[in-house]
Amino acid sequence: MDPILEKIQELREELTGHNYNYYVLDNPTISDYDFDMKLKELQQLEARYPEYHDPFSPTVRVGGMITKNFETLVHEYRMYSLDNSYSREELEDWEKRVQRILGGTEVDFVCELKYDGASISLTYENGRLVRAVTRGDGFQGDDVTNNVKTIRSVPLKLKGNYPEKFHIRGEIIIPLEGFSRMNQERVEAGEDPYMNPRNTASGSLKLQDNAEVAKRPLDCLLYSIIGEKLNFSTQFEGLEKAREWGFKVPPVTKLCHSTREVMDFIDYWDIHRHELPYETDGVVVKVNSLAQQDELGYTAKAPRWALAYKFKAEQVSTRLSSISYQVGRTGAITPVANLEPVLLAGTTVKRASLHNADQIAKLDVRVGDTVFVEKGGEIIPKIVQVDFTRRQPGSEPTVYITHCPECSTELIRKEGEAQHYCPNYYGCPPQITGRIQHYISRKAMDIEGLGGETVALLYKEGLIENYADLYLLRKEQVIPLERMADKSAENLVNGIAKSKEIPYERVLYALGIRFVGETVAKKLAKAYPSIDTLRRATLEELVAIDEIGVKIAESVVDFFSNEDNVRIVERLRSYGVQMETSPEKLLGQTNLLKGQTFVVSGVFEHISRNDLKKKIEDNGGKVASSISSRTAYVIAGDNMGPSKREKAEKLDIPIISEYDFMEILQRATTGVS
Ligand SMILES: NC(=O)c1ccc[n+]([C@@H]2O[C@H](COP(=O)([O-])OP(=O)(O)OC[C@H]3O[C@@H](n4cnc5c(N)ncnc54)[C@H](O)[C@@H]3O)[C@@H](O)[C@H]2O)c1
Ligand SMILES: [Zn+2]
Repeated sequence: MDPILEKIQELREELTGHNYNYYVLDNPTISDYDFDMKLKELQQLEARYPEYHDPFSPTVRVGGMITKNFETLVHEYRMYSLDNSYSREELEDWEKRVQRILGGTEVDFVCELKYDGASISLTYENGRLVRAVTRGDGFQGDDVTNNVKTIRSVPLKLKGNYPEKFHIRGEIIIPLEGFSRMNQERVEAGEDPYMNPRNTASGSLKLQDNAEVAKRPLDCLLYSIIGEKLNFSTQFEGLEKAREWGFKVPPVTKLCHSTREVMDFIDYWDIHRHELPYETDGVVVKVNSLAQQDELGYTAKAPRWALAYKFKAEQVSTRLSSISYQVGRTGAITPVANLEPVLLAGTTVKRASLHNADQIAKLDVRVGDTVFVEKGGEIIPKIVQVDFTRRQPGSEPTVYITHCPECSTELIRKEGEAQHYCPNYYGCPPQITGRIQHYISRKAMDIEGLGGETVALLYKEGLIENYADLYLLRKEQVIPLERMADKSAENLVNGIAKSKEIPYERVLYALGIRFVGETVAKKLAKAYPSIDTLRRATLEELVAIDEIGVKIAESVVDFFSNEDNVRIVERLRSYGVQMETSPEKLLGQTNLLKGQTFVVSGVFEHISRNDLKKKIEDNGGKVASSISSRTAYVIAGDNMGPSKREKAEKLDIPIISEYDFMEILQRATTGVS
């Protein structure tokens, strides 16, 4: 094969893989800059060798995809990407080209910030939000209307003088403050923090449970209106109108009459963007006149009337003074780079993440090295490169630790995992205290009067070694501790006693079984309403539960195959901690809908979708997201998607209203009692 074609195909394949990681998994593995450079390389090759043109190349297609978890809707107007550039010369070339195509008439530009989130298209009819669809592949996207309705800055009803029907496009983001609050809560609950606001915003939009979406601090910033019969003729006016109708349009936009002004805008925001409450990754320059935009039109992937000037992630160099190793509550080891403090993107940076042993080896980073630190998408800065020109002679390669820094046990590394682990589950101090801290945390046993520091202190004083020991604590033992008084000791002991009322599903989460987060714990408790039945469950049985994968199932089996764990669970039970779903709770539930699968679609008048789903599940039924021949009923509210309706009709599945459903339930209940 022609080596050029081989190279082209290699790049296409690689970029397609990155698109998948970025848009579908929300988990990119290379930086945006590296991605953009590879894309540019492919663009240049394709331009030089037009015989290898391919309509499916990542250069001519919007990178996103539709998922199968939502209804797919076709965009009335295509959603494009933007051409981007990191260089001012290219920006100037673009401006010249635009002026040339427009035959030398005067051109005004609008500068906007490029908000870093997930694209969304909202449709309004008669002033009401009727649809919210993701960009998807540009032609069609996911119907995420119910999720978007939970975002407070998205108006459900407009004010002022708006067109009868239009689409407005924008970006769903998570502001920095909300993001860090959310991560703080996760860390307190013993969960891994999210990597960056962009991927978290995009992932949140794709959640199935809109009650969960409502808890996320999402925001929506809008930037363009599309439709027929619009009552304005420029982009800048459009932004002003959108504000009047009630949309959140950031105030940082500027109408520029010259290239000079565009450059000034970029210069200013390249520095000051770190003062904004949300992340931006560049400036979007657009031709202001809509008539001129029409004249310029689109390429296969992007408008010719706009260009994104992207900021390069800020980099600084500093010295690596040491590497330390942290041990988490599950025993995972995380290497951390301690740096000479340096100012980066508006904050002082002292530490950077090094991820794992492979990363250290790949960078060949050594103590004493001068390193380049970057704040990319991630909130914790990372070391991107060593400045080898400044390496001190005689420096030694970093040797990864072989033993736990806290308990000296030899570390293990499981096949296929990047992280090293300390296997000393019961003897390693940070694992012991970490587990107890998780047990008492708010989303777990929520023990009032007891905090993380006190746990560490109680452990240090030899009063507790595991969470079961908490229930043996007496007031007199606690009073002598530092900063403890009679009252606080009493609160602590009472708080612990009160935790015996915490329901079984939360106890299950509190146990701290690896990979068993809140949601998984609920699922397990539902499938196995007592710890005894769960303990006897086999790997195959566990995997058969909806959304329980092999990794989780293995971890549950592992947990109960350890005798120490079983002993502690038995002790908890003997102290009165809930080890099964309480009978009162079961009473409120029935098995009336057992064996029946429901699909819930649309918006309901008297019950929220989630309450409806809960009612189904509480009565033994199952809820599925898509219609199949196994669906018993489709419960339809307002705005049920047309394709869902069509499918139900084709498969002859009864479509019922919320009232019909209640009646079925009532009839069945009275029939039984
Ligand atoms: N790291 C990776 O693995 C990876 C993979 C795929 C894509 N990416 C990144 O994503 C980029 C491609 O994504 P893309 O197609 O969404 O392009 P883009 O993010 O570069 O630009 C297009 C998007 O910008 C958004 N936008 C924000 N503010 C805007 C404004 N004021 N006006 C208009 N649009 C605005 C829109 O949602 C639009 O869809 C790549 O260039 C790369 O940087 C990275
Ligand atoms: Zn250890």
